Amino acid sequence: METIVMSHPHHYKQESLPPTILALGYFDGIHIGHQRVISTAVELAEKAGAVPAVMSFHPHPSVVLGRADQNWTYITPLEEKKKVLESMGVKRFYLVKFDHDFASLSSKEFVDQYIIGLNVQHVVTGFDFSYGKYGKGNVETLVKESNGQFAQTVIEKIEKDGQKISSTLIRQFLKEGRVQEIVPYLGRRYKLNGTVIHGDKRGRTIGFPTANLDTEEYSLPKVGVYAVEVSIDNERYFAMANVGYKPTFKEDQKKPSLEVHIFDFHKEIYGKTVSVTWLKRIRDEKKFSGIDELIQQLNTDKSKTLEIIQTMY
Ligand SMILES: Cc1cc2nc3c(=O)[nH]c(=O)nc-3n(C[C@H](O)[C@H](O)[C@H](O)COP(=O)(O)O)c2cc1C
Ligand SMILES: Nc1ncnc2c1ncn2[C@@H]1O[C@H](COP(=O)(O)OP(=O)(O)O)[C@@H](O)[C@H]1O
Repeated sequence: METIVMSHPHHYKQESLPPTILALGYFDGIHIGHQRVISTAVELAEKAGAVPAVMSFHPHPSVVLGRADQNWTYITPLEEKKKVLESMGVKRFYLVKFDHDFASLSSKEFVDQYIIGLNVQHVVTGFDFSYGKYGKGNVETLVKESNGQFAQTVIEKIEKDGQKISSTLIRQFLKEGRVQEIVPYLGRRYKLNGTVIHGDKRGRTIGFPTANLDTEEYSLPKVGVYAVEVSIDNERYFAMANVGYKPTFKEDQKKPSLEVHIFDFHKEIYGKTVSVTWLKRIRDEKKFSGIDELIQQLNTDKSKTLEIIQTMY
């Protein structure tokens, strides 16, 4: 998949580009609804012998326009989004730099400057796609603003158990720690990457070394303990994770951190990337009266995690 960064203003020469079918949207999470939009574009492109492409925007408008709180995080940060798109068969990824200048373009200016020049034959969006200044452009204005230059397919709302599948809903599930229930909405298990950083070096002294992960822009599930699968250098292992503040030892930690104790694993992995796949929540994080109580609980957590894994695999 080729990534083409578009910063404003941007004009492409039409004749130099192959016919393209474009899925258009922010797509944070690439949940089942987004997947329907993107795979429709991929299928249409296959039939037409055209190039399947996605146009998305980064950073997320909530971040740039200051509507989000300061701790706003992604479900799929840019690199994760690229990986998922690539796995879906997308061949060109138009990445629009979202800034105040871009946000102030009218919907017509956006279409003229960003889409018309790309030799797009067909645009696919979700039913609630909005674009242009104040988000005034929508699927109806897009028909008009296409000026007959491209066809349009709008994917209808997808619901499950009476709820619209949306990034907001996925975030809500994460906030509630419902990592198992997320799967039919997200269309896969929730996954994130982190870099192994140094902690307090206490883990190894209690028989439970824990790799502390810097997860940057990813959203963390609710504070608590989880059964997870991790992947390091393309090898998979089972593990148990703690999201939280380690209240037994710390009083001043401002943000929750993530650490994983990996089963049957004995390597030093500082600086490596660990991919964490979330299987099931086990319990809340607790403040223990001492290390012995914590160790006892960690042994219980380990048995519980192994039980969960047995039922899943
Ligand atoms: C599965 C798991 C569950 C944990 N649960 C708790 C907990 O309930 N309360 C707590 O204070 N710390 C908890 N911890 C964090 C430990 O306190 C921490 O791993 C230990 O102090 C080592 O920290 P270090 O990696 O910075 O050396 C948990 C860690 C793991 C891996
Ligand atoms: N089974 C394991 N699970 C997690 N980390 C392990 C394991 N075995 C060895 N390690 C290594 O030990 C480190 C964790 O040990 P720990 O004493 O908790 O140190 P820190 O406080 O720096 O995380 C990890 O970052 C990793 O490099």
